[in-house]
Amino acid sequence: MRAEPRDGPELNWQAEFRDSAMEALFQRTLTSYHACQLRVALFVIAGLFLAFALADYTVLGAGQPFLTLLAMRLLVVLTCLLLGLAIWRRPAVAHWPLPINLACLLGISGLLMTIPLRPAGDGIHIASVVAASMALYLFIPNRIQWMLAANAYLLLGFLVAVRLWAPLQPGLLLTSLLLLGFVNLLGWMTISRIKRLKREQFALLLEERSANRRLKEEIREREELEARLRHMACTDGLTGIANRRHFFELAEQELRRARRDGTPLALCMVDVDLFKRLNDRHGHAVGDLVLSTVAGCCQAVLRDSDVLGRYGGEEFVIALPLADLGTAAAIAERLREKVSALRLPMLGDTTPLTVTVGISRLEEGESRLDPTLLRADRALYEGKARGRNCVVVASRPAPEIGDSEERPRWAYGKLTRADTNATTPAAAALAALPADEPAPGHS
Ligand SMILES: Nc1nc2c(ncn2[C@@H]2O[C@H](COP(=O)(O)OP(=O)(O)OP(=O)(O)O)[C@@H](O)[C@H]2O)c(=O)[nH]1
Repeated sequence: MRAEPRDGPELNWQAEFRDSAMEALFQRTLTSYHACQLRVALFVIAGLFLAFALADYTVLGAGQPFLTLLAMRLLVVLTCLLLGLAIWRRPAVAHWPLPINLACLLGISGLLMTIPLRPAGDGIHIASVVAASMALYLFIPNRIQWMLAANAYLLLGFLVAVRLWAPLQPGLLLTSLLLLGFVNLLGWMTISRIKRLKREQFALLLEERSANRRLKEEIREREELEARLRHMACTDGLTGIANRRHFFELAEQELRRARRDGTPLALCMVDVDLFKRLNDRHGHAVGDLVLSTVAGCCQAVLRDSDVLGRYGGEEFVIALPLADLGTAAAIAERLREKVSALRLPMLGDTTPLTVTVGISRLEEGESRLDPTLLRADRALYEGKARGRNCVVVASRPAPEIGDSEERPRWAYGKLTRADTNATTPAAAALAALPADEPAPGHS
């Protein structure tokens, strides 16, 4: 049968945690509080004990009994002060049973000694014993068993002392006993209740802290998961660059910026040449590796502000903010050269790796990327048709006039490739630019 879950922490009869590790933790967290409480208690007790010397003097005069009583009081006061100072210097002493109980023993003994030295049958002693008893329970932070032991010593000592030196009438003795019994019960119950409440509070605090920790951990995990999902939703799993959807999100932003600021924006379509053959010869895994390598080459020739994405299959797309066609052609040419210069061991010497690039720019009045992209795509396929491994720049779209179906809508720049007549492919690409296009401005 399963035990019913209990409310609150498990405590023993001393109102302490049954779990000793938990009790030790509780004690540790309260060390400075207990040290402060005990210090105050010791200084107050010392002060009171000394103050009663005045009463002794008025009752006894300056005779021998007074001096004995004063010496005893000074001993108790000195012990209290020394212990208070020790706790001041080292708060952990507040939890050592020996010095505290020694001070209690001395204090109680001192109090009991006032009975033979200042005998009075009027019940004045019972009042001081009651006050001492309450102080032992409520004023001095101690474990309950030590409180009970100290009070037992006080009670027995009181009974012996009054029996020997200050006999009480039977009625008064019984009243005193009942009173002391009640005070002990009250003190014990009160301190147990206080200790229990403190521990319940502490257990709740710990529970709250661990719930908070769990919550924070959960939030952190969720944030990580969200970031991972966001990253996965935007990234092409194979190459690690932006996927098609994310590319368009970023490129649209660049388009809006270009239209707002009146700055140029160029697009490049990059396609790996004869990739199907490469796949067929070397396998899909090698094909994947080649795609990642080409993506890396693209990243290497681009600036941070350029936008690169995988358009699909073996095709990549690049948006070049602030780049005119000349600049875009120079960047594309660098990419083409970089890829064709690669020597990938897994491809061997028989499979050359090259790319063809089609370039276009955002024309005045265009508010969407599609037409620019379409021109770049057509330039790319023009490059494929002319033998691949080249950069082709699309010229401006011809103005629409009447029978546009019959007129060539697109006039491509001259084919630029390593084996053309131009000195360098870049020079050839530049030569192919429309007359109004400025020369490349950045690299
Ligand atoms: N390894 C690999 N291959 C892919 C991936 N995506 C598409 N492909 C292959 O890429 C090849 C593209 O072939 P094609 O469109 O005929 O183009 P190509 O062979 O590069 O010829 P050209 O573009 O004319 O030079 C196809 O065989 C696809 O299966 C991919 O993620 N990994």
